[in-house]
Amino acid sequence: MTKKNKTAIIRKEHFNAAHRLHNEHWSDEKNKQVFGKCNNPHFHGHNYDLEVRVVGFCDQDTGYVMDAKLLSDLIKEKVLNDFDHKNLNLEVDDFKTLNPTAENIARVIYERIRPHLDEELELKITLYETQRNVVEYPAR
Ligand SMILES: Nc1nc2c(c(=O)[nH]1)N=C([C@H](O)[C@H](O)COP(=O)(O)OP(=O)(O)OP(=O)(O)O)CN2
Ligand SMILES: [Zn+2]
Repeated sequence: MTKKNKTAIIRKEHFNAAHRLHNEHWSDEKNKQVFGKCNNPHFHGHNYDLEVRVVGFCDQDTGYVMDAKLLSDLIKEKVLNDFDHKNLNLEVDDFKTLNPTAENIARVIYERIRPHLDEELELKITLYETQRNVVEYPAR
């Protein structure tokens, strides 16, 4: 078999979380104007769908880019255990001073996973905040 192209392995996961979009440097009025219903002081929730995409060459011995079970365990340990059924603003340190937009959540997920992958593997995070609002990090 020739080893010409890289292969992508994609692990799909899911978590529920509450959040509030808010900029503490702005007035209540401006926050309401910019973030609308997402600025609700009582928070609101989403059913987030997550895709973690790892790209690399298949190992000749295993036929794996990486073991999907190891990837699943990594996502659980580094992301889902902290995010699932949590209030992101109040319970996750990353968002104490960072607005938990879909863009920022995707970047935080990337930064939590990246250090634990082999350097030659590429990583991309796709986060579905709603069925119609999707972000990718990094965008390439
Ligand atoms: N660039 C971004 N824009 C918005 C974000 C975000 O994270 N990044 N987030 C929100 C709100 O948190 C929320 O996601 C908005 O929900 P909603 O407007 O209800 O989204 P739907 O896709 O379900 O809405 P429809 O209007 O029914 O399509 C807002 N913007
Ligand atoms: Zn929201």
